[in-house]
Amino acid sequence: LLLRDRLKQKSKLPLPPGPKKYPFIGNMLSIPQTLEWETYARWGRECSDIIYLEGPGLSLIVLNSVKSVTDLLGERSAIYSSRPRATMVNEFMGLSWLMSSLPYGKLWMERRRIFHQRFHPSDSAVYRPRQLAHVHKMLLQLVETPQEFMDHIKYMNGGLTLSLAYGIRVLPKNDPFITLSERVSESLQSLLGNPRTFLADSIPLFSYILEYLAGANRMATERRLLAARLRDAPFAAAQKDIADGVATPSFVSRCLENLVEWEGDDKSGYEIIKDTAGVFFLAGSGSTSAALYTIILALLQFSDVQAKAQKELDEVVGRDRLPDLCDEASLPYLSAVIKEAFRQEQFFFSHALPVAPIALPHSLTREDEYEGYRIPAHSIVIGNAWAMLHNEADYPNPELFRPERFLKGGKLDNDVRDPIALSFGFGRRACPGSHIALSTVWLTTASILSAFTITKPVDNDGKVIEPSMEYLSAVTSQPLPFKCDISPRHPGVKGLIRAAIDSDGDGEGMPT
Ligand code: HEM
Repeated sequence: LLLRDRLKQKSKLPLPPGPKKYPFIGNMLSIPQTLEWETYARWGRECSDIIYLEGPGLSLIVLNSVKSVTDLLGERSAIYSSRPRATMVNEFMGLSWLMSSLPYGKLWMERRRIFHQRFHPSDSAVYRPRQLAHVHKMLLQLVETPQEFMDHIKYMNGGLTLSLAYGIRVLPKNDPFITLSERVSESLQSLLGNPRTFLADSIPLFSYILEYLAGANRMATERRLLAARLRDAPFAAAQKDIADGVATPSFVSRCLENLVEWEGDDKSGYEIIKDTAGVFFLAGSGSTSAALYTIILALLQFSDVQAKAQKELDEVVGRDRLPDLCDEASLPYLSAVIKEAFRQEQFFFSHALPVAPIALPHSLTREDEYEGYRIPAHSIVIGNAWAMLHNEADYPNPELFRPERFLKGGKLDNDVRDPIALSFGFGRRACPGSHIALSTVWLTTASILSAFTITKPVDNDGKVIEPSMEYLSAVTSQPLPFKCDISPRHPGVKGLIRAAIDSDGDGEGMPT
């Protein structure tokens, strides 16, 4: 098969450089087991920003620079936008319906199109009231049980995505849908972002064996049932609310109203809506919480940054109200803090994992040529965001947490490369929910900073408890649970939050 592939190749150009290969096994022994983005970045510095690794039936291309990512995953996205086959995810976990796993083609396009139609960045009026309502409820929980801040943030994002996707109102505690998405997400975490997940698929025989094993494996059966429940149960609940006339507007309700406009039969329309709502719910909550945990950790570590952001908030927003999304343009320092947290997430915690250090792997549908190199068809292509956010030329002294690097004359400096543009993936597969994620992250950070002070706790002996700074290694990585004290900045905080909650209703046009 390898010989056949070699004979089929059209171009005689050399492959991109990479580490030393051995006969038959290629680079199998040198593909890093952990922190692969650091090793890829080092290889990039040592030989070329585009790196090639191979194993039996496997071609892996790593792009370490903004230029190569823009040229290939951006400009040539018509051929660089598929996903590698992932038997482990599709068969073992029953997640072949997930938009993020689908190969480039009709099924993916249908789902991606309705996602954009119903959650267009210009439609912020659809989701803004609910963002406000969920953030304000979370602030009240922070007043009451600040030590559970990680749970409150997780619950807020789960509740917001459930509400936007299905119009479902989350239960005050232990909501079964949120628990379900957490369970599926936990199993998926360690698989999806890791290129080794796709190794088994490089040899057809292995993937057939895996498929067979998945059919017979008890754990795989349980995971598949969970994934099916995640796709079906909230959708069925939304349909019931619509039938009972108690539904609040949501992605599902708006799509079902327009089902008649769908091309194809009703059944395929239902499947597309169900799949897209499911990926919205699963992909939307965990990653946004992960970003917020990191921002809180950064504010905890850098108290001077926290104080400066609070001073700016006091000057612009004052203490008589809570921040709103329309304040964003007047708060450049806060925006710079969030940008630096996204960048630093990829750097400062260098032995920790950023939200998406190498995005998700893309796959190339036909052979290509770039800068004198041949890129084999079906290569797995990784955009190494971590390497780009380490780049000294763009971010001098990248090891320092310095929001000021994004500011000039008190305003955001548009000449500095925006780390956010590198944090949500590339080309046609770039994250379609980034605008919702970013506005939620901004509003939550601004509201927490305006209402609370975050400090390191002190133990019984009066010793400051430092956060471990350890991260969970996964596709959307996040800090391991850490402790901090979150206390109201002034006596009026609780009253302000209650007033905001009363004026929000539930963000769905109903009183709470
Ligand atoms: C801070 C939060 C988030 C981060 C850092 C993030 C990051 C990413 C990245 C890196 C990708 C892979 C892009 C690529 O393949 O090049 C992705 C894909 C995706 N994200 Fe996000 N994301 C976040 C929040 C969200 C939210 C809130 C939603 C939904 C509302 C969402 C929905 C998706 C979907 C559906 C895909 C798959 C796209 C496809 O394969 O076509 N994400 N995200």
